[in-house]
Amino acid sequence: MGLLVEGKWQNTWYDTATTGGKFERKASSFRNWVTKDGSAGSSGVGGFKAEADRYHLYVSLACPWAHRTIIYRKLKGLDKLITMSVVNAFMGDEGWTFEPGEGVIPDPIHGAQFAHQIYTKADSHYTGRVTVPILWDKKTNTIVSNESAEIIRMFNSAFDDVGATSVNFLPERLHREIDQMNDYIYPTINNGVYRAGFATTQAAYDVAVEEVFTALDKLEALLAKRRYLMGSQITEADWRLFTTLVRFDAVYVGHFKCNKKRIVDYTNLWGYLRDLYQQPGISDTVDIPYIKAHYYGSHESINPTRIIPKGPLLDFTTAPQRY
Ligand SMILES: N[C@@H](CCC(=O)N[C@@H](CS)C(=O)NCC(=O)O)C(=O)O
Repeated sequence: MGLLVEGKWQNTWYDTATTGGKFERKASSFRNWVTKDGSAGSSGVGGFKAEADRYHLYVSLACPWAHRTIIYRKLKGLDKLITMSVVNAFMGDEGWTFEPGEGVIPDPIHGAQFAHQIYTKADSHYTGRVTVPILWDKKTNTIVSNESAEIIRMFNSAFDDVGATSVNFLPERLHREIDQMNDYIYPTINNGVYRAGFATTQAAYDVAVEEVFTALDKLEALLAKRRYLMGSQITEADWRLFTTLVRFDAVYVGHFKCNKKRIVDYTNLWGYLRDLYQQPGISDTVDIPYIKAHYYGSHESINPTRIIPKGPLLDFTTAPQRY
């Protein structure tokens, strides 16, 4: 694990020394938008028109942020329009790699060995972390975006005139409410589990873990009244929550010490998780052995033996009993 400084790879773990043991996630750096007509989006520059076979997505099957983009690619029928590569589950001294292994799909564009080479292809002086997902433009040879929250919004609508499925996970009438829900779930749950797991002081961990479970308790109550977060329709907020919930019992309970409860202990959240998992196409996007191999195998400071636990035995395929 490391980062690029002026285009050169440096091997360092997250710096929590300057933040009192707290893990702070840095903002993404490539923030352009693919749009229907190529005009600029709400950040970055224009020139990225939605076209078939122009864009390539780099993901890890372990990463909850990348998983959002894999789900959207699948549900929006973009697998016909946007090609995809998958990095190796193990993230070591060179960061994400394309070393042959379970689930790996090599890089057909650059034949890259390491994901950091994709960043330096886009910007030879890039400074920052090398994260997935990465949306690459084959036409102008650069990174469009490495921010999953924005990539899924592009995928939701930009390709609708060039063959995407018309399903809409961000209906205008719910836009504000979805933003508010995301703003609540991101720090407390999506990133909350990382804040607990990567904390290097008891105090930082204590705060983070309490926030995770306060938020889960709150959503458990909400889901007693609603099938999905916004009501009867699946929206963006659900897919963003899903990618954390589906990893929770297998990884975050043990590896990140979020162990006050498991998702299976929450009646509504557990049913809701299975309901989403059983939506057509979704199970294909979830690879629990790869996910476990990544977290337990890569985070040496948390799990120095790199031993991958056998359990838990999870079955996402039983009837959700939600409706
Ligand atoms: N804000 C980014 C975060 C992506 C992210 O942090 N990805 C992690 C994997 S889960 C990563 O690639 N980390 C490598 C690193 O930080 O060096 C997004 O949502 O797209």
